[in-house]
Amino acid sequence: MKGINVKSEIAPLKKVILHRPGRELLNLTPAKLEELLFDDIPFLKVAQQEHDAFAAALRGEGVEVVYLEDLMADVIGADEAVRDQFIAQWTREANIHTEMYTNILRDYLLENYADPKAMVEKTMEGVTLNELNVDRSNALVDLVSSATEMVVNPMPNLYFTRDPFANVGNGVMINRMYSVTRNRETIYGEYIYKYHPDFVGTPQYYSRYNAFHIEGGDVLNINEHTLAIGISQRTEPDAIDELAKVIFYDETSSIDTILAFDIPNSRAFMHLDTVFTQIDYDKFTIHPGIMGPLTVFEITPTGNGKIHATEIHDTLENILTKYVGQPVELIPCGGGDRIAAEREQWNDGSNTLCVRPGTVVVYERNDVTNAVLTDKGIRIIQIPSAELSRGRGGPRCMSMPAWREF
Ligand SMILES: NC(=O)NCCC[C@H](N)C(=O)O
Repeated sequence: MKGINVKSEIAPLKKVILHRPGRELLNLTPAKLEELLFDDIPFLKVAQQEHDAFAAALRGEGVEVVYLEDLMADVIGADEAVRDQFIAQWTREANIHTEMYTNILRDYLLENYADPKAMVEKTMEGVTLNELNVDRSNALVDLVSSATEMVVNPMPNLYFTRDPFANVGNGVMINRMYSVTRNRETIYGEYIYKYHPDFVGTPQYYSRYNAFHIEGGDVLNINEHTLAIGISQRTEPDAIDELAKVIFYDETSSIDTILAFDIPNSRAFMHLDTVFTQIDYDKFTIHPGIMGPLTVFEITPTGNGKIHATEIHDTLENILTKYVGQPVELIPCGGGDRIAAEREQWNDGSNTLCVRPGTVVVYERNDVTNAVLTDKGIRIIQIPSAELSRGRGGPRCMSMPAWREF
């Protein structure tokens, strides 16, 4: 299956991009957790088992699972010039600015990671000073650094493939991320959509070189005409304006309305999909904590590349009912109990991945919310989540649909 087709949050999922957590998690240390956006250090072996269970659950539902690391390995394995260009960019964006270290890192990768997939995984894992075997008296900075210092930081958030790029309709947004650590992840998206035979030629509606940040966890495909986008810790309203001016007027896109949800700016609610996901034609999960302060805006095209934005003064149910085309029900995370809601939202109880209308993948640990979903007639596919959840993202965050049947 080539190309992109994502015009819904719930239509049968046919193909998805995942990343199996790898050795990048072994370079997380307590001192780096905040900078690298983790709250704890996952046990890699178990995180991988849980992730494999996630992939197996998706395959069991007829979904083709492809891995970001394999796609990227295809790209750099097919063309040495592209590989070398990637290594140079990866080095530059890892904040390596001296010619000496640029050369040392390039030689290190080329000499030790001849296999393209091993090289891709190494770029995700990060590099310590003592791996490089440099003469530390060649530079003052090396002499004063610890041998275990990371010369290149790991990218531990890569298993949240939802965020660095976002497939919309038949196109893609390559995002500019809020944080330095996650912005490096978007390099893989840039190369895959530019060079991979399954994705080359995909129209691009947002560039990682734009000035404003926007992340895929904030982008929900309500239908072929409507996107819901969070204004959040991770997504600036200016980025939504920029996207609107492109996507409304690109002939490959049918999007003509963006609903911007202004959610509270907090770590717990970092993206719209941490508090709100669609699970059936007429059902959404929602964290009750956002209901009070939620303001929704509508953005539409007015011609000549211009847009119009206006606040919608109505309840969330009424707004969704209008755009979904039928009355909707909002199912509260934690079943409405405040403590259960806060605990389970923290572990992504509202962050479900819909594989077809009424069937969702959820974290097993959120038993209060899961029981409520089952009561409402939703079929839940539970996956283990003791370690994966330490990265603060659930099944929707861990997946980027490439194809949904329409
Ligand atoms: N869509 C999502 O909410 N993704 C989860 C991202 C978690 C990651 N640790 C982050 O802070 O970016």
